[in-house]
This record gives sequence, C-alpha cells and structure tokens, in this order.
Amino acid sequence: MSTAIRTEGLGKKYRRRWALTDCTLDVPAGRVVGLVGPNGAGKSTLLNLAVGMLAPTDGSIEVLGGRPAQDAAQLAKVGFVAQDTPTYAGLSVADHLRMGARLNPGWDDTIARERIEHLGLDPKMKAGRLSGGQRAQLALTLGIAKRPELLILDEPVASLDPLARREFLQDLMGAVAEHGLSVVLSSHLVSDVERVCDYLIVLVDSRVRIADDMEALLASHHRLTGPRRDTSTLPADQQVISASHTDRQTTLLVRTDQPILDPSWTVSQPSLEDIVLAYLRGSTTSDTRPALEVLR
Ligand SMILES: Nc1ncnc2c1ncn2[C@@H]1O[C@H](COP(=O)(O)OP(=O)(O)OP(=O)(O)O)[C@@H](O)[C@H]1O
Repeated sequence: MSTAIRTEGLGKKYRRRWALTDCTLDVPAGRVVGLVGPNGAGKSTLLNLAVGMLAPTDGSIEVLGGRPAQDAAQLAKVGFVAQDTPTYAGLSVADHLRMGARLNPGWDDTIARERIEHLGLDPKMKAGRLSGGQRAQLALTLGIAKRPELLILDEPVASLDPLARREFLQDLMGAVAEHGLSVVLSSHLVSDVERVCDYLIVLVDSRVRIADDMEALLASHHRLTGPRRDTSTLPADQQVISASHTDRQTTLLVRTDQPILDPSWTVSQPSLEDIVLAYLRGSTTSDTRPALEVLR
C-alpha cells in the first residue's frame, strides 16, 4: 500500500511557539482524509508543511514518496487550495483557466470548462468581482483540473452555501472514484467529514490525537453507561476519552479494541461527532485519565 503523507516527529515552531509538535503519521494513498481540530490546533500548519510552503523545524515529512516541493515533478503531483482560496483579483475566470493550463502539465481543460459552466460563472468576469463562495469554487476548479495525485484542501467548503457544499463534495467523490485521487481536507464540519472521508486525523493543541480509518475508529469507541464508579478501576485496555458522573450514574466514552465484558455497563455506539468532540474538549496526559470529566 503506498503512502500519501508520512511524517516522523514533525514539528513547526513560529518564533517561540510550537504550532505542531511530535507529529508522526502514515496516511495511506487513495483515501479521502479528514483533518479536524479546534481553531489554532495546527491544521493549516500541517497542510502547508505537506505542500512545502513551510519548512519543518523538527522531524521530517514525505508526500507521495518525495520531499514537498522538491522539484517540478513533485509540484505537479500535489494540488493545494489554501484556506483563503487565493485568486488574482485583476484576472478573469477564463484567464485563471489559461494560467492553469500553462502552469500544470496534467491540466484537464474539459473538466475545468465544464465545471465553470455548471457553476454558472461568467468566464469574462474578473475574480475580484466574484463573491467569496464563487472565488472558492474557482480555486477548487483549478485544484481539480490540475489532476494531481494528491489534492490538499484547507477548509474548502467553509464559504459555500449548503447546496454548493453538497455538490462540491459529490464532485470530489466523483474525482476520487474516477481518477484514484487522494484527498486531504480540513474542515470544522464533522458531518461533511463523516459523509466523504474514510480516514480521520484529529489535531488538538498541536498534537495528533487520532489518525485512523474511520471504520476502525467507530468500531473501537464505545459509550458506557452504568452505576457510578471511579474510572481508575477500569481494565487497562480501556482508554477513557471522556467521563461524566451524576450522584448515581457514570457515562464514559472509551477506546478499546477488546470486547466490553462488564455486565454492569450498558454499551452504545457514539456518533463520529461525539467521538471528535470528546477529543476536542480536553487533552489526556495518561492512558486512563479522561480527556473530559464532568461532574453533575
Ligand atoms: N505565520 C505565523 N506566525 C506565528 N504564529 C502562527 C503563524 N501561523 C500560525 N500561527 C500559530 O500557530 C498555531 C496553529 O495555527 P494554524 O493556522 O495551523 O491552526 P489551524 O488549526 O489551521 O486553525 P484554524 O482552524 O483557526 O484555521 C496558532 O496558534 C497560530 O496562532
């Protein structure tokens, strides 16, 4: 199985502050990877390191087997749409497509023109006069028509209306199915990530908290509800992600690959959003201490 992104002890420091720390990942190719985390967690930093816009302070990163932006061949393999979906205000939509064709050896003009037509964008319109969402669609069109092996999108749907967001994600899935494209996209919308991604990375406080197959993640997390008890009495294999207690009852979100055998627990399946929120709300320093503990 080939690897889209491999990092080893990767870290990035801006002046005195670490934006990404000790990040070790092995993300398989051919997947749609969701990258989630709270504001300032380090998502854009990781994506900018992957495209070579930033250099690591620590550790290493390899993308599709090469060093980010090492040469023209590497640049051609990776498409990137940055968070602010940059376009050139003084250039028209058609100018952007012409520029895409000039700069990208694998450029697919048919995809580009069909997408612009489908979106109803006037090819003569200057990018500076497009709405924020239309500019985002133009930038995304350039990213898709470049026909990269790996498309990296930093919050691609943030400025799109709900229908445009749904259609864009469908287009993306189509490109993945048709061209075997790998995608890494950051988003604050867990429901979108759940709909299209089959691999999830969660970054919290500049550290990777989850990096796993979506199916494996859902299978290994459980909600346990039962009589109030101390989390330190749980079996060693059960990592407590969050815990809440009332006078008589305890509810836990635990991660384990083993079956839950204790009959005093009622076991249910948390949603992906429940799992992500439990990780986002706190940070653990040991295996058995909960990330989030609430007393009522
Ligand atoms: N150019 C920079 N100079 C100094 N600090 C920076 C710079 N870029 C980012 N940071 C800091 O690094 C940390 C991580 O920022 P980053 O943009 O990677 O987070 P993020 O997870 O993408 O956030 P968001 O969801 O808000 O876009 C933040 O604390 C941010 O203030």
